[in-house]
Amino acid sequence: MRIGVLTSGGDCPGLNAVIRSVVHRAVVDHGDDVIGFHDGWRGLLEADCRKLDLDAVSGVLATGGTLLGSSRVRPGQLVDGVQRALDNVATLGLDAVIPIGGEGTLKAARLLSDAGLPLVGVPKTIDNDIAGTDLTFGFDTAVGVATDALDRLKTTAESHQRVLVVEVMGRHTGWIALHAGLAAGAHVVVVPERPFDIDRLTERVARRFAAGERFAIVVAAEGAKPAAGSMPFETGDTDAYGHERFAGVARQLSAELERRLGKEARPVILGHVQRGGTPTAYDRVLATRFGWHAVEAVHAGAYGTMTALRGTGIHLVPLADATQELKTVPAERYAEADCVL
Ligand SMILES: Nc1ncnc2c1ncn2[C@@H]1O[C@H](COP(=O)(O)OP(=O)(O)OP(=O)(O)O)[C@@H](O)[C@H]1O
Ligand SMILES: O=P(O)(O)OC[C@H]1O[C@](O)(CO)[C@@H](O)[C@@H]1O
Ligand SMILES: [Mg+2]
Repeated sequence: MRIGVLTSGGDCPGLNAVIRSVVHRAVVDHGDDVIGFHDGWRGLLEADCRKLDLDAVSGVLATGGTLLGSSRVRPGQLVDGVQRALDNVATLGLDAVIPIGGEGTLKAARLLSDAGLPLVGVPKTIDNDIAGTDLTFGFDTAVGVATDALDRLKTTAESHQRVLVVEVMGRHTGWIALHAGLAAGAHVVVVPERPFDIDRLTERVARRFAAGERFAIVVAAEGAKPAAGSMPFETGDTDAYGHERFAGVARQLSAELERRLGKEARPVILGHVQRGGTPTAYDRVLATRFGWHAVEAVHAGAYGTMTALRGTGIHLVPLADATQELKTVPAERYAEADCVL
């Protein structure tokens, strides 16, 4: 067979491990050709690609980023380009495509699949917000980076008796904030799923100082917002790709806490450091397993699906199910964390 592969949306640690696994399973075990498209959907729309052999994926297992490049393409451009994508796949003689991406990429994959493109998706994102899979690769690495940062921030916060408000990624969901907050023993975690009550949050931090503690760490997912009307809060506009531009929850929350508590507060934005660098062993293993199963799904003709972790097994789920809604942090997961925060 001839199989195309691409990485689309924000990068995350483990993308190269998937590409490597696809090439090994397809080329070595099945005798297939693998064609890598450059910069995600852009490469497919412009037939910008190269053949991937074993040399191309040698030494990439532990590397961050994506050897194929990634990009965002305006959804309208992709919708208009469906026929071009189908034509390019036919001209290149491809039997199937394996797009590796987040929920946007998988929505685009569903669109192309419905239009007749044979494909099997692989879910990626540090945000861990894709429905249908227990976990996405990249999440474990991002949580590790954020936890390490929080551990470090505790010591400087304590030295200066400060409140540090640490903003982690998580545009729609608070998985990174919750897990890193739990792992590092943060004192408050705010997530997009639950608008926060600024009075309760302030009281909680004030109680800590009143009890003789010398610092506080608040973890905020970038998409977290206060309950409507409870404090002044700027929101951003929308970018060319339809994503909200954030106005900075850490900046605004730390200013409000400083004003209310009379304690020094500082915002810390971890940003893209959470997406860079070498994947953890867990993410390398999950990514490698996803790649293997994606190739098997292509050979089985199981198109219009996505690889997914369920328990410890890898399964295929219909793209239609995986793209219906995001996997948000359920109230009970937040409740479990609440007593130790
Ligand atoms: N609703 C949609 N319809 C068609 N194409 C879409 C849609 N949503 C996203 N896409 C395409 O998929 C690309 C990747 O989507 P997006 O930018 O949301 O990243 P992602 O795959 O969700 O990864 P992440 O959000 O984790 O960075 C977009 O740039 C766009 O080309
Ligand atoms: O790299 P960009 O385009 O700024 O995107 C950032 C977004 O991508 C993600 O890292 C992954 O979805 C989000 O957590 C974040 O909001
Ligand atoms: Mg997205």
